[in-house]
Amino acid sequence: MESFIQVRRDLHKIPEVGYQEFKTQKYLLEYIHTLPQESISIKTWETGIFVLVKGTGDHPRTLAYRTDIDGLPITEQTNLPFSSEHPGYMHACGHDFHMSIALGVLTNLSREPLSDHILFIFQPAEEGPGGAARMLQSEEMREWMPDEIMGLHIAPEYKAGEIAVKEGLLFANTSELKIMLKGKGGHAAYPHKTKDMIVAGAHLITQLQSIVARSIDPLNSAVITVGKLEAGTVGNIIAETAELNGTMRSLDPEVMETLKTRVSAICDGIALAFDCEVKIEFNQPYYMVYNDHQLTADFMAFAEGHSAITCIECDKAMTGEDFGYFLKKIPGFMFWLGVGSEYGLHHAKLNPDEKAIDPAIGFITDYLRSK
Ligand SMILES: CC(=O)N[C@@H](CCC[C@H](N)C(=O)O)C(=O)O
Repeated sequence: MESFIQVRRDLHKIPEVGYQEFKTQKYLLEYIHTLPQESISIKTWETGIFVLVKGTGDHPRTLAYRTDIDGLPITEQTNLPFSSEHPGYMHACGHDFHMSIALGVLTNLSREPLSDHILFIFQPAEEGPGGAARMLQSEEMREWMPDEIMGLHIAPEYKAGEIAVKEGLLFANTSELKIMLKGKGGHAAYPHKTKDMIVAGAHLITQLQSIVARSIDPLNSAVITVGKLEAGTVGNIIAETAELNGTMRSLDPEVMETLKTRVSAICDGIALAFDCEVKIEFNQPYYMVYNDHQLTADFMAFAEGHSAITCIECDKAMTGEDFGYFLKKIPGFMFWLGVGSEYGLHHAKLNPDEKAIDPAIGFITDYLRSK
């Protein structure tokens, strides 16, 4: 079997963020056009692509395989010879792996179609602002609506050759969080004539951390992370504005409502305490990833009998994935693919083990053939 490691390296060099994946789409299309065309139909959607491999059976079902295609705004620090050629951007969430595996499976099935149709979905903007929900509404998707769907995500904590999955809830509900503070700037030596948004922002961040600790049942789970804070210009000017960007996670959709209520209440308190304006935006909610029980159990039974893979039953995670929107509408599942990296997802030194790529292609092809 041919190797898709070079494809992964090519894609790794050209990370692009959501809906800017122009070079990525071009690379994918050029590759897809090298495959036997008799059995495939291709449709582009924004920077994404749908590819249908037509089934040979009399009554084909449509099974879908989804990969995300976007990168992250992170400056790569791996020093790999095929490092990102886009300064400030990196495939730090493994979507280069996801795409090369999808291309590998597509290659196999375009050469030897199955009795069922197989729809490959190359989805933009998983990291934000979200491509799955919009793709689901598209005409192309409505025409080729699958009966089942599957997808994977790389997992640095498992070794190459391992997969991990569970029935039911796998990933959390998420919502992005943006808070804008406006006070009054001025000279560092005259704080009493200003409303300092660095001090207000610092209090706000500390108080936000109390929500999970004190407003959520410890037997439930939630996360509030502020990943970006922007305020101020130089050391002797008091900051007039501050902006916080973060993400909130919960396993239970009701807990997400509690998080939003508490964030709003704390922001009202900060506005009062620091005599400033506070505006909140809850953006881009992602629906939880909930794996179909029967399809996941069947998949695990198949994986347990496969020589290339060790299958582990994992716990749920607070990761978000807009694949959850596909699963809300179409029965299916997502699984973790082990890639053994010392550094985790969203880290500038993430270096997934490429030994995972080719066996995963063989394994997924065999799984689809077994259906
Ligand atoms: C697998 C993964 O890392 N997904 C991202 C999804 C981002 C969701 C959204 N844009 C947010 O930040 O809330 C994750 O951060 O879990």
